[in-house]
Amino acid sequence: MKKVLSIAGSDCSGGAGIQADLKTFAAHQVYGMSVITSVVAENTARVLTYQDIAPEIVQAQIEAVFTDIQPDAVKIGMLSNPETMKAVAASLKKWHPANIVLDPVMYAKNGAALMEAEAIDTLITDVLPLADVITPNIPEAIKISGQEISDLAEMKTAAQAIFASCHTAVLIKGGHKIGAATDILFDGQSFYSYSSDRIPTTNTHGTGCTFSSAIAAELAKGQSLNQAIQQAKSYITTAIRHSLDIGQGHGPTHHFYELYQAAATVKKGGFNK
Ligand SMILES: Nc1ncnc2c1ncn2[C@@H]1O[C@H](COP(=O)(O)OP(=O)(O)OP(=O)(O)O)[C@@H](O)[C@H]1O
Ligand SMILES: Cc1ncc(CO)c(N)n1
Repeated sequence: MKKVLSIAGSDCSGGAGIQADLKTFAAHQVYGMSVITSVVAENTARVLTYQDIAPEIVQAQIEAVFTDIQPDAVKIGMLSNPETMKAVAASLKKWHPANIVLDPVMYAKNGAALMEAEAIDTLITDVLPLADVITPNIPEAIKISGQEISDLAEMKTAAQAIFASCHTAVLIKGGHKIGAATDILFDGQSFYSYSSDRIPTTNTHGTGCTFSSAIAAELAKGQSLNQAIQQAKSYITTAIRHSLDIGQGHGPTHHFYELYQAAATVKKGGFNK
């Protein structure tokens, strides 16, 4: 069985963070592991507060995993401060795992900050270059690139600018745009786009976590980056279509092995180079 590690924050309401990641791994039938970076008191509507795990405990968790089990892929989510970022970066350099998917989490769906604003420089210089692909949403891509993004052409320009600074493939997610849900990948040479109709729902808590974990699970299974994103796009679209009306804010995505099977057989009509 393929093994996938998530290094991320905990969402006690179960829709995002480590909880979404482990549910996604289970649906993909890969063995999931978790290193917790921060404990977030949040729900579908708001973030109350969070406490970061001490960097040495983050590193010790990574050490515990890697001295025993070699992951086939690693998903990285919430890293709220420069010290946590440096600790994770040092561990990645020590163990150099394959297939690192990094979701540069900065805000929850309701706009609450999950990363300190001053940490952006450390994120760009110390962490992003270590990933195989990064998956910013539009507000995160604006912060990383320093460019405005209001349409597909600007998503492409921003992806090029981010690639130029970290030499990592960049997948900018269009979930925050109006119109079709179109994501753009720039791998340093070519652009690829992954598109689905926008599903009319506000139940989109944890969509980014689910998507990046699905990409990591597919990479662990040996798919190319492009294939992994195609499969993961089908999975997240299906998981949003079946999202749950739970809680008073943005309800969570749904995870089921049956969804994975349904997504895996969806015709790959939305993909074009
Ligand atoms: N309403 C929607 N209908 C269809 N696809 C969507 C919708 N909202 C988001 N997506 C897709 O879900 C994936 C995740 O993108 P999104 O921009 O929502 O991530 P995110 O903002 O990082 O999520 P979060 O921070 O809540 O975890 C992308 O493939 C995006 O296109
Ligand atoms: C712990 C955590 N990670 C990521 C997100 C982004 O959705 C969230 N809301 N909570």
